[in-house]
Amino acid sequence: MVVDADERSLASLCDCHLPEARTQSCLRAPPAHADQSTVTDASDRAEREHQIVHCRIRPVLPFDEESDDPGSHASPAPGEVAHAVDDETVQVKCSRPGHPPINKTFTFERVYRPADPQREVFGDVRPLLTSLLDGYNVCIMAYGQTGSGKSYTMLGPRSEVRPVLPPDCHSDLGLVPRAAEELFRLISENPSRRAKVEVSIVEVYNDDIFDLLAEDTCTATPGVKCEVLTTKEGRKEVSPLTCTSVRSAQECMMLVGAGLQLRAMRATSAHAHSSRSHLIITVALTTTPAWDSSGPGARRAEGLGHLWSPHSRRAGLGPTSCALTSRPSNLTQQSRARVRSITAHRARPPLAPAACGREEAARFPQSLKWVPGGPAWRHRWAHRAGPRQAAAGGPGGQRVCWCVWSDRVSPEGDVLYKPEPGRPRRRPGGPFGAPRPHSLQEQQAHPRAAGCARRRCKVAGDSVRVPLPEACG
Ligand SMILES: Nc1ncnc2c1ncn2[C@@H]1O[C@H](COP(=O)(O)OP(=O)(O)OP(=O)(O)O)[C@@H](O)[C@H]1O
Repeated sequence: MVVDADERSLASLCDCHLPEARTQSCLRAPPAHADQSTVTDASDRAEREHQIVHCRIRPVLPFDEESDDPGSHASPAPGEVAHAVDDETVQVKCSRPGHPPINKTFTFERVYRPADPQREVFGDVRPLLTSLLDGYNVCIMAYGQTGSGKSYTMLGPRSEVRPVLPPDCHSDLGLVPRAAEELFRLISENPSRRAKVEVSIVEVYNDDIFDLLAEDTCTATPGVKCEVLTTKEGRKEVSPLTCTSVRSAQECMMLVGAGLQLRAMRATSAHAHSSRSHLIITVALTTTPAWDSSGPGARRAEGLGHLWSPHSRRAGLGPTSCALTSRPSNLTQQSRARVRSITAHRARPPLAPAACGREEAARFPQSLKWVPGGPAWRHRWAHRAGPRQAAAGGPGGQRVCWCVWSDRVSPEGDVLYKPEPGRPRRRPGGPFGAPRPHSLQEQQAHPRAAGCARRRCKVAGDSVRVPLPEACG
């Protein structure tokens, strides 16, 4: 596969941006005699193998009936548009006026039916936290059209009083609060590991990036617009983010809740509380062996949670893809998390996915790749650079994406990602296993990472309509 111009320029921007740019460029550059397309193909394939795409079908909700989304008129029975055939396959009924109805089938690593509870979804995320603790970088991203359930999946149902549900509504908690809880539970299992957890929260709104944990020193108001500088080479550079240290899941979620209060929200035709921005929550974990509090034994890994709507937030602007990266490094060299690179990319003005079909589908796999310097990329770097660098931060590359999908799909039904033909649908060891096959030696070093297996579940029935969850008190 040939990298398109935009991606190539993004990749080169990222390379040049980092202090270790020269090394990385060398590692990324194919040998002079190599066939360019072969090298790109191989690295592309390697990256894709670390991207695991799940699909969650949102239940039909009362506001769907009231929606005036033109896409919805194309389908007489919205609740039956998307149908989970089995745990890996979705069938979409496409009916366009004047065309005979057809069914299209899409495959994923895992498909969640509308009735699947939050804990079911989290069951597939849990192993990533073990990997995070073992020094791997992980990234979880929710992608989908407005109202398709990204925020619900990541955070839980929205509460008027508090954007993140209180602990008594545990059954509805989203991935972020559950992950925070699990992370601290794992940390508490081995206190000798001395773990430090830092959180940063960024909102990307139109073309602006806001550090939601920073406080304006003049007005003492939270949420500060980050300065984005364009270097001579045309790279975007962002001022370092605020990283707040947290000691418990509650502290972590209080920060997230405070950050969410600042997010831009507006009613759309799809639903009343549409978040009008992309949100990136980064949890940086630094573990230090008890015998070496400042030396090279310190390891750092990052877990990123993205909420990403593919549509533009402002007419005329394309989507912004954004990567927050922080090179795995020991604490003596890097005492706080720093945003090493935020690369923003403007694509052509997009259409809302409900209307764009094939075009969006074609872009979706690419959009995952628009995260140069992201975990998968770093994994390649660490892997090729040898065990020393890998040991410094552990290979990353585990990335899960929820392509959340409501009943409102395009008549073409082409919103979804479909793995390339020939791509293995399951990697040995499960999709959440180590990013590459582990040798026996490595397995002994990272027994839990190697042992992660995908949790499978069977849900009876294919019902697409489910009642709303009970309101939380
Ligand atoms: N699996 C689900 N079960 C029950 N309700 C859901 C589910 N997914 C989403 N919802 C509800 O659907 C509505 C829209 O979901 P949500 O706000 O998560 O969409 P979104 O994709 O984040 O939208 P936007 O991009 O506009 O912010 C919310 O009221 C949410 O509670």
